[in-house]
Parts: sequence; C-alpha cells; structure tokens
Amino acid sequence: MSIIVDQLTKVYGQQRAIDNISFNAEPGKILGFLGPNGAGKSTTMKILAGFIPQTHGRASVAGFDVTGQSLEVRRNLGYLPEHNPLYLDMYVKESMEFVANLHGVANRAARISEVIDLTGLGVEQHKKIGALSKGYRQRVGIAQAIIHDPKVLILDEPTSGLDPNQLVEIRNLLKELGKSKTLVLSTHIMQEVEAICEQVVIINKGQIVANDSLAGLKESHSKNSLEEIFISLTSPAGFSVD
Ligand SMILES: Nc1ncnc2c1ncn2[C@@H]1O[C@H](COP(=O)(O)OP(=O)(O)OP(=O)(O)O)[C@@H](O)[C@H]1O
Repeated sequence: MSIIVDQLTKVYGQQRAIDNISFNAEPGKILGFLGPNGAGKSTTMKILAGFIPQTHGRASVAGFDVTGQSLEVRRNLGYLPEHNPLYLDMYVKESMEFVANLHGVANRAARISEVIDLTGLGVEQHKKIGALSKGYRQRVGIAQAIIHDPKVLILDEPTSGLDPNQLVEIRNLLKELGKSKTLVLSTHIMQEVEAICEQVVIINKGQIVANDSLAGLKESHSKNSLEEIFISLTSPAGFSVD
C-alpha cells in the first residue's frame, strides 16, 4: 500500500477535526476522498503531506512514516494544497524551474517542457502567475505537484475553478497519472468521482462513513447515484433525497 492511514486523529483546541480514521490507497486505483465542508479532508491531506502533525495515530506515504521520515515522504509525494498557494510574482516557467530545482530534478529543461505540455500550460507559460485565470493557476499547481514525477499524488480539489473544457482535459490527465501512481484527490464534484475514481472514502464530521470501491458502494446502497449515497451518509439527520 502506498498510503496507509492508521487510526489517525487531529485535535484543534477542543475540536476533533479527524477522529481515529483509517484507510489505504494503492497505485492504479484513484481514490476519491469526499466529505461535506469541514469534514476533515484537508486536515488529513496536510498530515499526509507532512504540513501539520497528527495528534494520535500513524500514517505512511510510499512506505515512509509521515512524522519520522518526512524528507523521504516529500521526495515521493506530489501535493496540491487547498487554495493552491503560488508565488504570484513569478513567471510560470520560472516557478517551474524553482520547484524543479528544489526537487533536484534531472534533465530539468526537458522535464519542465514535458510537464508544461502535459498540463496544457503552453500558451500561458510566459505570463506571470498573478496574471493567470483561476483555471490556469490550478494547472500551475498541478504542474508543480508532478514535476519530480512522484510515486504518490495527493491533490486537494485539483479541478476547482476549471471550466467544462478544462475539466475534461485535467480529468484525462489525472486518469492517466492514476494508472501508474497512487492518487488521492478530494473533490465536491460527484460526477468527477464517477468519471475517474475506483475507490471512494467518505468522511463526515471527522469520521469515515464509507470506504469501498465505487462499484461496491453503489451495490451496498441501493441508490443510483453517488450524489444520493453521499447525501444519505452525510446530510444532517432527517434530510434525504427521494
Ligand atoms: N488550523 C486550524 N485551527 C482550528 N481548527 C481548524 C484548523 N484547520 C481546520 N480546522 C477545523 O477542522 C475541521 C476540518 O477542516 P478541514 O479543512 O480539514 O475540512 P475539509 O473537509 O477540508 O472542508 P472543505 O470541504 O470546506 O475544504 C473544520 O471544522 C475546521 O474549521
């Protein structure tokens, strides 16, 4: 397993943002990490990326412990944080060079143009990031996450802000990346999960309420769409879709 989350808990002050959660992810099976606003998705992803420490429990990425082996974790992980923080004053290509340098990427120039092509940044590559539209900024974030060709990708809402054409392109890219890599992505777009994810983990109020294959989840809840299943598992008591 390339990602192992084992009884992980994060407490902020009085609040348990995630509460004793466990799940695994493996290469070749894109895992959709779903949950309502505030459920604990970003918190979990930040712990996996070594950005914040957990309160209890363990997690590993590519066989390395996120607490004790964070350098090895970073080498093997591409992470797109929520809100995609970028240096707005940098030019697109300059920012790619900066990140490629940090990772010690070999054949830098060739790899940068390969990733610019893969993420469809070609036409915008000479602009400053601050001058890009939201969708193109999102592409830069994805490009930076994959520049070092990591084994594991954790992408927090990678398609947020994309128009329908861009959505299709980026989904195809993610699908391609997910064939060989371990890919976990969070999204609020159920259609996206249906289109590219094989595994689904749903978290609600810090606790896991579903962990199954997409097909298995549909079979065990005699509901037609993932949206209906999501609502039945996460909506406040008394609300359901009929
Ligand atoms: N630094 C922090 N300090 C205190 N509470 C926090 C902090 N970060 C997150 N939380 C709380 O932890 C809970 C989980 O937040 P998190 O960002 O992980 O949710 P999420 O599932 O990613 O939500 P969204 O879909 O809205 O992005 C929320 O109630 C949030 O307010």
